[in-house]
Amino acid sequence: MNKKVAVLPGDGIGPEVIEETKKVLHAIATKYNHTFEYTEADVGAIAIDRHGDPLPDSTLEICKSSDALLFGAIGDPKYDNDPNAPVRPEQGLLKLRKELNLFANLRPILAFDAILHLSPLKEDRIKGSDFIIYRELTGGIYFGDKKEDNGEGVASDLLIYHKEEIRRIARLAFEAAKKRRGKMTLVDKANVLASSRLWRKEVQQLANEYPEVTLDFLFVDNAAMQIILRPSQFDVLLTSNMFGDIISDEASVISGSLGLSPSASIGDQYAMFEPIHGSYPQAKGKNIANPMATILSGAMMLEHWGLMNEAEKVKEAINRALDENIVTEDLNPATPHKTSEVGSFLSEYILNH
Ligand SMILES: NC(=O)c1ccc[n+]([C@@H]2O[C@H](COP(=O)([O-])OP(=O)(O)OC[C@H]3O[C@@H](n4cnc5c(N)ncnc54)[C@H](O)[C@@H]3O)[C@@H](O)[C@H]2O)c1
Ligand SMILES: CC(C)[C@H](C(=O)O)[C@@H](O)C(=O)O
Ligand SMILES: [Mg+2]
Repeated sequence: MNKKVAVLPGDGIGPEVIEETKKVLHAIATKYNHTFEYTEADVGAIAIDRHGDPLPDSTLEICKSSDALLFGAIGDPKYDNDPNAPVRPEQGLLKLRKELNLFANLRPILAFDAILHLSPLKEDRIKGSDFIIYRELTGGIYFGDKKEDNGEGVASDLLIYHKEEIRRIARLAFEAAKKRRGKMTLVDKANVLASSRLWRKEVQQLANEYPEVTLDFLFVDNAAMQIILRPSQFDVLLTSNMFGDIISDEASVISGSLGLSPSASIGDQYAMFEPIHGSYPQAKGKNIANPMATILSGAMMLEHWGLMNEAEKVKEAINRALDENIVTEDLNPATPHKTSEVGSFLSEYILNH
């Protein structure tokens, strides 16, 4: 198979985790006789520095002419600490999602057997946890009209959803639940928010078309607790943009590290694969960040192309690395391996098994 990939390393640890992902994909390409062609482009703080724009047109063009996008991370403390910055790295990522209409963000959460004991949560609580969050990605409070503070101490963000935005991702989530364990939980705040009540109405209506899926509802505050208390109860969680952002970082604790949580951002035409973590600026250039979230995002890209054996091989390699403790310091502070060592171990494993 011949595929063109737009690679957007971004900021902070982005370039390092992308490098290891390319190493692993190269091993897959060699072993299974594929050609993956990469075109790199700037996004985020580095794109502001180089082009004065967090998502230059040239980057968007490269993305639109590729078969998929592989994204590292964006963000830099110089913007995080300056609320008055006129342009921000995050705008690059948000514009990319919007321009490519990547409305569904799939965030799988898995408790890996080999490292159950490393989680701050009790082993018997997290064992067997395997769920996926369907996070709406191009609507809601992220994209509603904003009013910045004009010096009078007032600012606002509009939270707005249209029923079509709810229905298109809900369908994908119902389809996923059908193929999985047949359970879907809508996470919302329908006891307070009108937009959440629209979510309930639309999702309840759609549920009639999926009799094999059991639908239930959780308020987001309760969901935040249940995810930690009894994560194995969940199969598919469907939620809006901001709730999905928050509960997915929380849920990554079940896997053992934010550095282990991948995602796929899907639209009608394009697909982007991105870890759920950020640019972890404290680790930039130190070769200590966990590359597995990005590598597993790469595996989701392979699945997206129907390369199931190849994706399975990447996951097998990850499981072997976890078994053998070939992991970075987030998972093994006492005797950590470097980012590049983890990538090399995985690619060697793939080539030899
Ligand atoms: N998709 C993205 O590009 C994305 C996502 C989240 C945050 N951000 C941006 O990243 C910057 C930093 O934000 P933050 O500190 O809140 O979130 P972050 O995800 O960068 O890091 C939070 C913490 O998670 C851990 N962590 C994250 N990635 C890791 C990895 N690969 N390996 C090991 N540990 C890892 C570290 O302990 C880190 O301190 C901000 O500018 C923010 O806007 C970008
Ligand atoms: C950087 C930020 C805009 C982004 C989001 O909130 O979607 C990030 O936190 C994520 O989870 O991908
Ligand atoms: Mg986030």
